[in-house]
Amino acid sequence: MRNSWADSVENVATDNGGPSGGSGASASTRRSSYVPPHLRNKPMTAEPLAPSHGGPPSGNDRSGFNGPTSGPRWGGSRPDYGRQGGYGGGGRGGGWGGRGGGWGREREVNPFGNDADVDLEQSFDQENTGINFDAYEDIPVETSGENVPPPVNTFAEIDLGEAVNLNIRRCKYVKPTPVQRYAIPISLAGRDLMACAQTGSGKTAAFCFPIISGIMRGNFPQRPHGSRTVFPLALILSPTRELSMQIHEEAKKFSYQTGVRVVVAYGGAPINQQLRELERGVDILVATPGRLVDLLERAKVSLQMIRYLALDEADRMLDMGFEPQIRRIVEQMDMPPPGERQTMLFSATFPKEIQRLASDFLANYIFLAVGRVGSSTDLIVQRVEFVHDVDKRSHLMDLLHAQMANGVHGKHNLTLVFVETKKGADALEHWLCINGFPATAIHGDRTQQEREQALRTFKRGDTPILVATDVAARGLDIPHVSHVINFDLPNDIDDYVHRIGRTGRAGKTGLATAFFNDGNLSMAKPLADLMQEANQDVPEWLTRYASRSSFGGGRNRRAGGGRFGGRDFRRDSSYNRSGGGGGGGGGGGGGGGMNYYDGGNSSGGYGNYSGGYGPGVTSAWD
Ligand SMILES: Nc1ncnc2c1ncn2[C@@H]1O[C@H](COP(=O)(O)OP(=O)(O)OP(=O)(O)O)[C@@H](O)[C@H]1O
Repeated sequence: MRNSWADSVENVATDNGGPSGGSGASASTRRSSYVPPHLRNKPMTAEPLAPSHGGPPSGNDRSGFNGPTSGPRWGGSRPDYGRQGGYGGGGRGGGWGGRGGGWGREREVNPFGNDADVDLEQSFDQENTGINFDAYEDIPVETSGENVPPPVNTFAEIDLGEAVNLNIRRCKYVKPTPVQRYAIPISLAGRDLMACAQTGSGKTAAFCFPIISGIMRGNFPQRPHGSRTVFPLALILSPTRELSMQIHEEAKKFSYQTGVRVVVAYGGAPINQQLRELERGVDILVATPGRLVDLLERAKVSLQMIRYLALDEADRMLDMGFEPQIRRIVEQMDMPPPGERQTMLFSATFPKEIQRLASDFLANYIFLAVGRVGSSTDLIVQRVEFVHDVDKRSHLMDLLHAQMANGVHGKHNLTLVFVETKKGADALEHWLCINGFPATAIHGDRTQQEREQALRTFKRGDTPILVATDVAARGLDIPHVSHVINFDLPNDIDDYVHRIGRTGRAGKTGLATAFFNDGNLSMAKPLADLMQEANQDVPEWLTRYASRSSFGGGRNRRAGGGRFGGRDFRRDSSYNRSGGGGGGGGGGGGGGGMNYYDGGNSSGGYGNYSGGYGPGVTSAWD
């Protein structure tokens, strides 16, 4: 099997309270001297960071940028505001005055544990990094929209600032993944973005890096102070608590020692603790929609100063379940409108009807599709087996026994089993345990503590089997998940894509097994199509089911559509004929005319995209 980029990274790595009010922001603190975010947590004697590329920073720009690029639309390098010099003594809240952002005197916990020391000599532009990006050489990439900034090949080409670059090296990211190569320059250029890229391909960093870098270099008006409300500059929304926690953890690593402060707020956990964290200052707020609405209603958070909005799992955030809440947050509170903020939407799946809704939130945006959007990566071997409901448990047991016999079980080989209902999850967990399989479960009826405990013991390998509902289907990045079993298939192929995407991440390989029976008729065609797209063996019986079910319709939104949802909906002739589909901001210039979006580019990996698919094979964008 060819080497993946993640495997190569590993090789390289081995080679080398209560709403206490404004007490936290005394008047004297607020008048403290301006401290650039990247220096706020640094002692006076801190050694300067050795730039790994480019010349030394000069003048006001102490963040290690190599000079201005086409930055966000609201400003360039942040000036000193004429405040007195010195840093480290700014006190709580630092920076722009008030409680907004920064670490002040507070000691920033090292999110890398003891592993924060990186070889400062190690540079991104070193030749021979050991990374093999072969897996991405011919990945189809499509961009559409006006004036798309060109992609980069290395982190060294991206002007993220030295502190962020150091953190990238601490994360052992040697090269940007394909979505990062395209999305980061687009975002750094201040453009709105709708990005589709396969599960596990590094989307989190793709939206975090530009936000952190933008806040570091941004020239924002002073944030209001003297009230009990905090004013984050960036908002990252995600659909589940665990995913928000994960994004928070990642963002803390990426922003370590940049002075940019990231806070998380999600439901099921005590709000007072989260309020205390917010009161210490917040630049980037990561939140689930429900808890955020609560904070907004209590006037603890204002969105007035938001300059960056990112929706992770954006299609999920805009489907029927979440859309009203998201509209409320984005459109009906005090958030600046599209054009005055920068908006980034990311997911592995993006059905057209959701794209249409999403375009309301965007201005003159770029659509980016990396990989066969809506499909899984080729790194996941997919199997589908016909199993009657009554036989599912014994079949599962056979699979697990086989794994044990092959030594594919235990601390470093985790198995994630998806079921349809919460009750089903509890029952299966219980049954597995009494049959000697160390299992735990996660679903929406468990307390937040139980959910977190389940994830912890699963990640540690203490309970190497996790039974889950769709609450664990999206975004979770759990190392060593080697097998995803769809004990019950979902009703939507996009959910299937996200579920199996819990394995085969970051270039590693994985296995996904689905139990199919007559109850899953509506999934037959989309599943067969998906597997075919991913060059998987499609059993003949599934093809027969697929041809039968394609007559009967079905609930699946892709059924009968015959292609996956990875194309910019603005390029649909029906949309163009109707002059923008009522999307408002979607068209940017408002034209949305027949040829407006025809300037899309397709490119394959690092060269030109000459199709990527063999003749007769339907691409994601046909
Ligand atoms: N440039 C890089 N080099 C090496 N590893 C990377 C790089 N970028 C991200 N990763 C790692 O890849 C893994 C997957 O990243 P991430 O969770 O952001 O994927 P994703 O695209 O958001 O997936 P999903 O669609 O499931 O949400 C993470 O462990 C992350 O640390």
